[in-house]
Amino acid sequence: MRIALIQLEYADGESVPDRTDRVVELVRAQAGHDLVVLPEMWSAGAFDYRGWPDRTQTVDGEVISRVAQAAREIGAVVHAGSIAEAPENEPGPQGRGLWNTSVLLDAAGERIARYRKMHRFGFGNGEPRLMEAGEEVVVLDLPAPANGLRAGLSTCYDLRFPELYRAQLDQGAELFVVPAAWPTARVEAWRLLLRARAVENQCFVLGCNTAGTHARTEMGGRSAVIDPRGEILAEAGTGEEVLSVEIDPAVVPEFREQFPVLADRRLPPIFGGVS
Ligand SMILES: NC(=O)CCC(=O)C(=O)O
Repeated sequence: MRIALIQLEYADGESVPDRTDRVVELVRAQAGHDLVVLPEMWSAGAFDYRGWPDRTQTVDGEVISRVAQAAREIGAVVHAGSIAEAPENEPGPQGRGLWNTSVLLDAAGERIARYRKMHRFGFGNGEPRLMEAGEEVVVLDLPAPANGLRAGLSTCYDLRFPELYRAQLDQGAELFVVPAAWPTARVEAWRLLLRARAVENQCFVLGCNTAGTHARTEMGGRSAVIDPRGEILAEAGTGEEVLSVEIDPAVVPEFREQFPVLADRRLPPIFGGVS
């Protein structure tokens, strides 16, 4: 399976239509790949909290529709990254009506999954102040031409919460797709956690981060593809870059059979006892 991670660089001042034009061209340029992945909140600006109200989208709005058209044109499954999703007539439990929502599109441009970020980053500001928390674990079989792996969806800060990935593993996940806007200040934690989630769950991990500086926050880049042993198959630098990597889905069952660590799981009593 041929995968492209688009580590997008952006700065303040670029309009959503201009950035969308640029992203659509980058997706089109990935013809020949089976799965293309974009980063977190690239249209709204992940750390530009003040700008979000003017840049909200729906899952079938302009941004996702344009990316879907590009998916159709190149015949690839496209993870469109995430949007600041403000659906009509859905205020949410806290009345904010805004989610950090990622969208997966098939090769015909149809939406096949929507994941709303469960863990909101900001310690009382930003996401926890402005957004609702997602409540659903999302795992699905990837369709052709990216078929052969079952994928779990998560977003950026989620990476710090291993129980989400265990829940995805328990639903059959073999690959974790993680769009992100992870700053330089903590980029070593990003690199470490991508590998940790791969090793402890014996899964492929695709981490697609952001580059550049926006809202006075420097993004760390270092997008990476990690295999189920925790080996780094490819890693980006700190600027805009497309990582193009071939992965073999058969590696997951082969490695799990050869080194069956997951069969030795025991649940502490707090999680319901030893199994
Ligand atoms: N966009 C995010 O979720 C940022 C997460 C982050 O910076 C961290 O976990 O550190």
